[in-house]
Amino acid sequence: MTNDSQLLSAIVLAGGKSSRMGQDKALLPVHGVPLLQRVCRIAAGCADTVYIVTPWIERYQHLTLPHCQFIREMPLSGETGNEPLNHGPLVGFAQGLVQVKTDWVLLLACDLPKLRLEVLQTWAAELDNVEGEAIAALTRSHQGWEPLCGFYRRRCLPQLLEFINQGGRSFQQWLKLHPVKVLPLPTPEILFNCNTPEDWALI
Ligand SMILES: Nc1nc2c(ncn2[C@@H]2O[C@H](COP(=O)(O)OP(=O)(O)OP(=O)(O)O)[C@@H](O)[C@H]2O)c(=O)[nH]1
Ligand SMILES: [Mg+2]
Repeated sequence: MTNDSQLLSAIVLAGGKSSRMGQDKALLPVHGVPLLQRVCRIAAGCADTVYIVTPWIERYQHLTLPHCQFIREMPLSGETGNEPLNHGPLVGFAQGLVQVKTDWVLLLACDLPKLRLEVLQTWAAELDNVEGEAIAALTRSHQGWEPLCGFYRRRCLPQLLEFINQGGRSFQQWLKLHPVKVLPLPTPEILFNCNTPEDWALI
């Protein structure tokens, strides 16, 4: 029998406004492949199940997404159901984490055109050695944690929901409250985010 706790799952967030890009980043072709499809393919290389959290599943259903399942993101109470939802990536992550069955989950933004499977695999191989108190294993820069390309323990869900229920929406503020393991970042370019038309032109 398979023990799910020994496997890894992934959550890919695809519910952002793409306001700086001016069009949906998830669908931008990079070397001919839509960005979301590219990130999901890499995620599926190290995770058994990839959950795509988005309020607009219909936009992405035509993509080739093996081992992926959609989770339809819902408005929080008090929010209108109008697209796009304004609650941000922390709430999207929480709605995905509710479905996760493995001890660790890899969280990824959909706008990481330079992501590399080998780096994720090297990190994933270290998860067994992360001290029990840590809720996450992430890289950090001078600006703080890199929350959207790293690993979280499923059991951080209650603390996360409590933070959100109290009005918290910031990954940085939430992560300050808990121990987090620092991951090495030998190749910082893998975290390059494609946020603007100028970023896209650079690829
Ligand atoms: N599911 C979900 N994902 C989100 C949400 N907000 C942002 N994201 C995702 O989080 C990642 C990083 O988002 P940003 O780079 O800040 O992008 P964005 O909000 O789409 O774009 P801007 O409007 O230009 O800030 C991307 O994968 C977004 O799709 C949200 O409310 N729900
Ligand atoms: Mg971004």
